[in-house]
Amino acid sequence: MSKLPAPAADGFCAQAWEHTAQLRKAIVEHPFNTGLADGTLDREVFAFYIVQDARYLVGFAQALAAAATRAGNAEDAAFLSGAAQGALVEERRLHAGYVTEFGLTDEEIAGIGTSPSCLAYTSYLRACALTESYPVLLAAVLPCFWVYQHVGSAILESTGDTSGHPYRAWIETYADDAFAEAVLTARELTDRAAATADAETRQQMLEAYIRATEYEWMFWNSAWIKEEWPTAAFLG
Ligand SMILES: Cc1ncc(C[n+]2csc(CCO)c2C)c(N)n1
Repeated sequence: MSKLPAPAADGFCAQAWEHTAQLRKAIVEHPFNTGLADGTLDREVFAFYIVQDARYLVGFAQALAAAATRAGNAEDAAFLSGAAQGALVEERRLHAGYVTEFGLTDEEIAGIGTSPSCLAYTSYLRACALTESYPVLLAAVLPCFWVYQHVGSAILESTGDTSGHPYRAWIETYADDAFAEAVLTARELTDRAAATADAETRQQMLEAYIRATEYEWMFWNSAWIKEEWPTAAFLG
């Protein structure tokens, strides 16, 4: 299943998807992702992205685990805590992969600072987990699932056969059928939460979904420019 079925026409997801159409196009067309698709992306840029992504996954998993504690039934809690665990397993896999793929030692990895955009995104998700309602928290974590599936399947469509592709593992992870199933469940949970939410909460959900999608763009862009803290020079 590379392309997902459309969400329920009158639900929150359909509204959020429509609101972010231009931003999503900008994400797919970002030079990081076109380079990932055609294989020309600089290895160092990709390594920067992977290190930051491992940091991101920890914050994302914490937000999902917090959502799991607030789910209204065991099935939703199982999905959210399973996704939290999946993100942490992925973090461990990426971490182990650095050593072999990029030749980075544990000390070197620990010495790489978390980029401003990565910290902003993860801090935002953690803040939503602590201070926002359950429906708003779901809306904030949804772009992580949905936008990645969209980008992964768009890239797979443009590459076709991935054998021999330098970024094959990444493409196959996010264009995978099991991952598409998880996206459908995340969407369904969010639509269900929105259906019983009041108008103000629904508006906050839309804002959270848009903000997190903006952070998705910023995350890719920050890897592309190898974003540094503008204050780095003042700290030796
Ligand atoms: C910045 C950033 N955003 C989204 C993902 C995608 N992602 C990470 S874990 C997970 C599912 C939970 O198990 C998904 C969809 C990523 N890797 N990095």
